[in-house]
Amino acid sequence: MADSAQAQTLVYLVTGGCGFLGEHVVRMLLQQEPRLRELRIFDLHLGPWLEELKTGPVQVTTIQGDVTQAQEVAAAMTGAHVVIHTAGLVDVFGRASPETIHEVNVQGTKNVIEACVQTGTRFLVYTSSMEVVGPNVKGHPFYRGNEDTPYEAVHRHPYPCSKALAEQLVLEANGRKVRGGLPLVTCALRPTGIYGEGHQIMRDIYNQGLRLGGRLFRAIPASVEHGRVYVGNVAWMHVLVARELEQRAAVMGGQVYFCYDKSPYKSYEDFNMEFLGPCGLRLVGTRPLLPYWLLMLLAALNALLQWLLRPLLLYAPLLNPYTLAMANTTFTVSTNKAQRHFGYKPLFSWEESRTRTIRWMQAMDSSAQ
Ligand SMILES: NC(=O)C1=CN([C@@H]2O[C@H](COP(=O)(O)OP(=O)(O)OC[C@H]3O[C@@H](n4cnc5c(N)ncnc54)[C@H](O)[C@@H]3O)[C@@H](O)[C@H]2O)C=CC1
Ligand SMILES: C[C@H](CCCC(C)(C)O)[C@H]1CC[C@H]2[C@@H]3[C@H](O)CC4=CC(=O)CC[C@]4(C)[C@H]3CC[C@]12C
Repeated sequence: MADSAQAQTLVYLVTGGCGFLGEHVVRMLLQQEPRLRELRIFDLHLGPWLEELKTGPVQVTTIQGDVTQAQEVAAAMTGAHVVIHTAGLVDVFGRASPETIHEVNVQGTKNVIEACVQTGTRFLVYTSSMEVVGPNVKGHPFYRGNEDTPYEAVHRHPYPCSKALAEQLVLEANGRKVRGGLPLVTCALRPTGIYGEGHQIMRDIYNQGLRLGGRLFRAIPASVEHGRVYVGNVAWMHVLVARELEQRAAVMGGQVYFCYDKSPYKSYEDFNMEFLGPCGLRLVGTRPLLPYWLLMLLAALNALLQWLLRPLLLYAPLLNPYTLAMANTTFTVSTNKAQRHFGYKPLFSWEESRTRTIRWMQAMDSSAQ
């Protein structure tokens, strides 16, 4: 707990505060950061749930804005002590153009950095992604690796390329002088695949299972491990980093940290079944039902259809060559860097993370009926 002299003095800004992760960061800050005086939530689309936050002891300010607009970002940041930059365009399905992804993820991040310098905001926490590392275009496995594990990080897809560039900008900005002459302290967090309450892809897969009569068909070998982390723990890590950056600037400034917890190592599909199973879905097959070459063909066909149909409609199925490669390449993390550098321990056990996610899915299901 903060001492009373420091109580309720800080102004935080969360970009993308209405997104899947952003909402958890916002709620976690309100619960776990006693020094908070004002919380600014900056997002392209503001959610109605924000209203309920405005009755608490912390001043909650909602700002509808666009990170690609430098002046909007600077205006929102004036007087903020800390910025947690989670806003981003998360698209691996071809919904947005590569230019738009770059504009939001890279230019948006540049705008946040420049706004820090201009306004004197000294602490910047950036939500990066495991995708900055891999899986790479060659499909090399990354098995229980840490932040120092050598890996050939080569990307072609616009999303990982944009996240890698943005992360680099954030790390290079560490130490720059901000208004008032003090140095900027930056840090990047790299979540693996996030799951939990509000996860849209989990919803999509659940609905797909319902359409298939309560079944999903195994496409990926169970031996391919895919790293996952609970959204509450990712949010907690952001809150802790933001809190510790000032005291531990020399250790944490310019560093990257994978986001991890005790979620088990499993394939993407087996992991999802931890939640979809209790909601009544079944994963058919102990081995993939279709050979990999056929899946690749279907994925390529989807990509072709997307391109052909683009003038008429947006066709963006879950399966495309990139998502297939992602799901079919082992990428798991085993590290304790966050614990060593700033004392991180997951706030939610695996059992709790699982229960919370199942409860959310079941509630979603019953409200749909
Ligand atoms: N979902 C996942 O598994 C992972 C996500 N991440 C990163 O975490 C961050 C949050 O991702 P999610 O919560 O999953 O995505 P999301 O799409 O739910 O949230 C992103 C938020 O950013 C906002 N946003 C988008 N463009 C904006 C703009 N131009 N100006 C202002 N706000 C804008 C959106 O309105 C949305 O509320 C992203 O930076 C993403 O790259 C990293 C690793 C894994
Ligand atoms: C949608 C994919 C699963 C498709 C299964 C198939 C091929 C059988 O239809 C998802 C598999 C891996 C996911 C990605 C991964 O968890 C890492 C990510 C990190 C991010 O920063 C953003 C999200 C994502 C790219 C995530 C997206 C869905 C998958 C590709």
